[in-house]
Amino acid sequence: MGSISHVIPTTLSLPHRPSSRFRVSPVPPSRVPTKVGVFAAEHGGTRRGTSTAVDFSDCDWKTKFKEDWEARFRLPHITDIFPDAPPIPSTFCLKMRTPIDGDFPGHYSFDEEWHGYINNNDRVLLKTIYYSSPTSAGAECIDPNCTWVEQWVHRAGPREKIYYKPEEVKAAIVTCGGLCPGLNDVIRQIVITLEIYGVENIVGIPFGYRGFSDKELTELPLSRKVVQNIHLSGGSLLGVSRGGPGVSDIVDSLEERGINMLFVLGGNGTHAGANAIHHECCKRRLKVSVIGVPKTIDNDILLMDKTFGFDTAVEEAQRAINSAYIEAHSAYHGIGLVKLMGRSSGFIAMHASLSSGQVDICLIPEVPFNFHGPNGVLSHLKFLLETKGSAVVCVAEGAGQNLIQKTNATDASGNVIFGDIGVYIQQETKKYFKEIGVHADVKYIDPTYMIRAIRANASDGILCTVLGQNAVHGAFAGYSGITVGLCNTHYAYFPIPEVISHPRLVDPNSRMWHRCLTSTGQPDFI
Ligand SMILES: Nc1ncnc2c1ncn2[C@@H]1O[C@H](COP(=O)(O)OP(=O)(O)O)[C@@H](O)[C@H]1O
Ligand SMILES: O=P(O)(O)OC[C@H]1O[C@](O)(COP(=O)(O)O)[C@@H](O)[C@@H]1O
Ligand SMILES: [Mg+2]
Repeated sequence: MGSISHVIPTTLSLPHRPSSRFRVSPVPPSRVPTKVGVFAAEHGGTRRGTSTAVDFSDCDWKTKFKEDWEARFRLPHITDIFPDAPPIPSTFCLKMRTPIDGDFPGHYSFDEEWHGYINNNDRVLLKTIYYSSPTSAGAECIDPNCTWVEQWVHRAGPREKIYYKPEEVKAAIVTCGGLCPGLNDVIRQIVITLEIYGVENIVGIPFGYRGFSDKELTELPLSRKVVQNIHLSGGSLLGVSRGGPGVSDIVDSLEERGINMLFVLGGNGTHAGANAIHHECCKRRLKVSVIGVPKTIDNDILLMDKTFGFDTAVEEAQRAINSAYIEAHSAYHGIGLVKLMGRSSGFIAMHASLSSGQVDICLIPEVPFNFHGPNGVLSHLKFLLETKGSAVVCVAEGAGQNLIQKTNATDASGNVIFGDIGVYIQQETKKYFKEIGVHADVKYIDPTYMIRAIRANASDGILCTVLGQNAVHGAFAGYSGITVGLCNTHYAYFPIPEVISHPRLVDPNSRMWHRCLTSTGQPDFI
């Protein structure tokens, strides 16, 4: 028999989603490129305030793109403001780290032979897949031909030369926004690493940025002894808050307290604040390093493999899903419903659904859906009860907000307060099945705050440890206005604006979302 010469179409059919022909990873609709030939040449879409559009009719566009990229990802350094700031040999050396004669001044522990430093020119490759076609699944293309262009970011780690004398450092740590598993692990590592450099003056600012202005709140002295066991519990030793003073007041406070290294643990909002603090320090010609460590359980920071606490959240979310499954499975026509965090990004819901393997319907903010009507979620639930006898729904808090009445309320940081999609689904489901005269036993589980408050699991513990250490290395290296993240399993420094220009979203055309759909077997509800 001759070989079959045509390709048999795959029978795996995934819900159709409109896709633009040349896509970069998900961008808010207002920033999707519109002009043919001028393409949003950026990982994650075009950026505000900078010119990144590239004219692909220019035969030199690739060189120009690379130059623009290098400029964009250049790390701000204190020598930008103080060109004559003298570097000194690093005091970070694991071979000989005990201070000679007890005191550091004049007695730094150098080891010229140690080769554990990062060269400033070391880079990490941001994108590792070569997409041969813009139609390849999940393709993130720069130009219409999906040309291969290397996108490098700076490698994190200890440098041979440092820009601060440890005895002149007053370091402060602040944790802002909502809780996230691993905050204590990061605080702990920052303190431990600072001490290894020889820093003795380390403080914690209580309750986020608020701690800079509230006179009733006093800074907490930190040392290895204080932080030794804090990672054994969740939350933040320092406390967290939303809202707080303006940037100018925060920098006044930094000046008053004599802080010259500030480690800021927080999400998008916190990092916007950290970047503004960095700029204000530059404006006032203060030699201060402001270093961010991305903290968000939602995993919505751009360019990073994942943020700390996310793995732990997914693991814990699975437990809630399993309970929902047991409840649903044990009841006659049971429906288990779990709401998970995810303001604008459905990463926790998607990953928890995937890992549990018990979810029939996963709803995330990035993917619109009908709830009522012939193609809606309710019809599918009816189908599931008829065919399987039970069903499990996992919904991200930001999903289906168009179905709920807007409150227009915001929290102290200006984040929109959402209506409860879980309660909506619970009530509407009960109503629907009552109306059609079919028995349904709906059990709603909201584990959101339970998930956020637990301690980090082993994998997040390691991530936090490395991030904390690299934050300190970045500060001593003289960088400011940067943050640290995991990038293709390597650790990298990023200028803050590059990672917070918009929240990172689940790409509905990505392999991961398609894998989730394959696993749940849900239709597209459109
Ligand atoms: N655009 C911004 N500029 C300066 N500070 C901000 C900005 N957005 C938020 N903040 C501050 O950052 C802190 C945390 O922000 P929030 O959005 O609550 O959490 P997260 O950092 O986790 O996103 C708050 O104290 C808030 O006042
Ligand atoms: O009740 P809070 O503290 O406002 O927190 C709720 C929010 O916290 C989050 O878990 C994470 O938000 P942040 O990254 O801003 O801390 C969101 O998913 C959720 O909407
Ligand atoms: Mg936020």
